Amino acid sequence: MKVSIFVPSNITGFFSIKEDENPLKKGSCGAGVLIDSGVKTIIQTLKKGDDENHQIQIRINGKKDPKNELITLKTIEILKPHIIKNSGKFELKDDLLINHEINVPVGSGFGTSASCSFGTAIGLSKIFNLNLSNNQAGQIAHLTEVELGSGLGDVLSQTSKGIMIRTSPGAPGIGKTNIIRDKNNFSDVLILTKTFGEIDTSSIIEDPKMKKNINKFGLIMQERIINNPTIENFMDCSYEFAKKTGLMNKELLKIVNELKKCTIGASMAMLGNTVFAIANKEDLGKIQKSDNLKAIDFKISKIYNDNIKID
Ligand SMILES: Nc1ncnc2c1ncn2[C@@H]1O[C@H](COP(=O)(O)OP(=O)(O)OP(=O)(O)O)[C@@H](O)[C@H]1O
Ligand SMILES: CC(C)(CO)[C@@H](O)C(=O)[O-]
Repeated sequence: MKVSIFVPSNITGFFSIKEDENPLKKGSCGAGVLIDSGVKTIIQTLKKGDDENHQIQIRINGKKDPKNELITLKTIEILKPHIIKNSGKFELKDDLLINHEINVPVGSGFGTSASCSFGTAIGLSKIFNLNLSNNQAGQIAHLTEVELGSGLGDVLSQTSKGIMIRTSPGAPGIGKTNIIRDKNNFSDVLILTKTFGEIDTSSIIEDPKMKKNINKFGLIMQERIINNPTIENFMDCSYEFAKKTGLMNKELLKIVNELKKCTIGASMAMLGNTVFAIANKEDLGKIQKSDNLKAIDFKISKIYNDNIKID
């Protein structure tokens, strides 16, 4: 059996942290954009001799990568009781190969930990005939993120589309999102990204001083975007949040300030040393003419306005 799940990357522009004793209700509000790059998780059963003990093999882009197996292993751990409840035991009749094809930088603000966990939960639900809905699988992924400190609102965002505002926190089926509308569904805008390094999400969202600062400015931007839900205001709020929280370093700020001159808006992807900008196609020519930008090899993506793809 083989199942493939594509979960888009979520780039959060600004956020505020919502603590709750119930991890399904813990999460973040804020706003972000889904892009057509992300993670395709492929899970397949591999026949081996009946007398051999079966195992789960995890790969990142086809390679063994112990540093980045934690997200998948934690997802399986959280899913296991559901499998046992459904079939009386957790038994592998064949080897399971879980391969995450990741086409964005890991640990750099693209929500890849959420994409990997969400794809694993959906895929294993099918392999073990759990018949989980996407929201139920998303709750498994959300619990994984919250337990590992690798994210708060990415999974909820990934159940939405395009550019979305997280209006209430929590796992899918509990948290709520509103989509920022555009007459063309933003089909004619592009997302430019460039990563200069990782930020360990947990080191930021679990730091009391950082949390206080994030919530101070995240709540101000939340009110602003709800009062004026436009693509331009999303980028303006993201920029002001990244600057006022002190999360954006001088290197990123210099590039972002240049990008702002020739695009709809630019800021820092939360949480990674990554710049992101939303641009019209004709803005690419202006970037190529900018002495400070023309040498930067931006990755160009489109806004993702579809559901998670399951084949
Ligand atoms: N399969 C995986 N995908 C992404 N991150 C992983 C994975 N496995 C382990 N990690 C590690 O988990 C930590 C959390 O990743 P992190 O959440 O910071 O990255 P991200 O999800 O890509 O970005 P962000 O959550 O900031 O948007 C990182 O140190 C990363 O290397
Ligand atoms: C906390 C966070 C910014 C880390 O990527 C993200 O999980 C989010 O938007 O909640």
